[in-house]
Amino acid sequence: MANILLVEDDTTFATILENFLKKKGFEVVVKYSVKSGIEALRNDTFHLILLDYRLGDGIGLDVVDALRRQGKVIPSIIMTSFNDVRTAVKAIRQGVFDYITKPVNPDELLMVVNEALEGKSAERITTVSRIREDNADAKDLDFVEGTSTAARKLHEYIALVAPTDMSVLIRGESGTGKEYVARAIHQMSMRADKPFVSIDCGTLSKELASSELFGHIKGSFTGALNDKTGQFVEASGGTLFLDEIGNLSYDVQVKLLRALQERTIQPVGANKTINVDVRVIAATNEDLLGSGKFREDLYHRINEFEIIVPALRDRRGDFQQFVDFFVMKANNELGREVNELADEVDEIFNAYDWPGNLRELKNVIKRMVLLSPGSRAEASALPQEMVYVIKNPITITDQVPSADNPDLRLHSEAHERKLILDVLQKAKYNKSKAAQMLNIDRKTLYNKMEKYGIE
Ligand SMILES: Nc1ncnc2c1ncn2[C@@H]1O[C@H](COP(=O)(O)OP(=O)(O)OP(=O)(O)O)[C@@H](O)[C@H]1O
Repeated sequence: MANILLVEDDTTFATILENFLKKKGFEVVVKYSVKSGIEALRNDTFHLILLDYRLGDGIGLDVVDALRRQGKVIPSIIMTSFNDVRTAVKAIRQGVFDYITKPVNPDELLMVVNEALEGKSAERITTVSRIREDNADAKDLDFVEGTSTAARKLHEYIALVAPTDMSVLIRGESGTGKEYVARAIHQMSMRADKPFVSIDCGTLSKELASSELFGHIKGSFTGALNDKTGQFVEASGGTLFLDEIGNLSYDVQVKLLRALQERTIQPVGANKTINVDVRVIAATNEDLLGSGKFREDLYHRINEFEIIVPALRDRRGDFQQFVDFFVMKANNELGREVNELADEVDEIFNAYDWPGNLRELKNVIKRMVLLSPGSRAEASALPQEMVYVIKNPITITDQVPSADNPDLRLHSEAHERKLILDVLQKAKYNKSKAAQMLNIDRKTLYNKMEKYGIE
């Protein structure tokens, strides 16, 4: 029976979840803080972690970080408010399996929990994944190319750079499809019949990154019980995809630069070097040079050719194709027959700006299809707050006063919302403390948070 660690500081909600999951046959251990969650991980074995995003003493990702430092791989699911979707989508790259938005829908929760336990999602739960052309899963190959100007340019660049041996840096917001682009380049290259090895640098611990990339010799450090082949050697003749490359430590960056310049690597603890023939494709969603943590020489070495993957909001011409594709996929996976979207769903989809890009669209559609037993999907199957955001656009955006937009009431509401958000952040989301700082009572704060769509 699967053992689930639930970390949630809202005690009532935690109890509801605990009872629901127990009823579905899971064993559940509940912890109410980051600290006690980490402690539980040290003392017990879990198959899955269910984390609230904002906790009293930190955020859910702190638990994921601690897990990584312990060298453990356990799928984790983040439960997040709608306002934090962008961060949650990013979290997938930090080792999180998936996210669901609050208020949590029981069917959706069960679906995501089961997928995580079966390791079934399209997202990866391990640091490294490999595909070879001959055993590539069909799902890796079907995708939407798009016909918008941005999509055409993207595919033009892919086709241009694929047959060369240039290092490529793929940039783009989280969830835009950077890994898809990397795979497409590999598949169109001369290396297509050799391995494509994908490493998520965001999930590599600082201590183990060198050994993961370059391998190690038995006994070279505590825990090195056997010789290990690094991913550079695994990718021999093929392509190594370094996702979230900005997360590599300075030491590892030095070694990587050497590997790229000299085409040799040195496993940790070895005194000999090994020749390697690997094409490196890297991806990032941050400004590497601006971050001040990335070596400029390495930056230029990995950036022989740059591809920018457009945000979903900048390729609206492809939107309908993506919707149809994800609906079809979700129908197949969930045994549903949705073939029509209510007008309201279309309106909401069109008005929303999709900060989590394709990953968010795919998730929202999967949830919608799951909650639509018939052939038509209604807006009620969308996350409540998404509907709210679209229907109340003015109160939730931070408007700057101007002569063109002189509605004083709206301005003061927008400022009030911003102030509440700032104070909540300062108070680390402790609502009693925030209410005190704002000099209002808790109930008033709750009412205002509800009014402004703040969770
Ligand atoms: N062209 C496409 N057609 C269909 N689905 C796609 C396409 N591109 C991406 N996806 C889907 O969108 C999701 C996000 O894609 P991917 O993981 O490649 O994004 P990413 O930019 O690498 O994300 P991150 O910045 O978090 O690393 C995946 O679930 C993938 O299945």
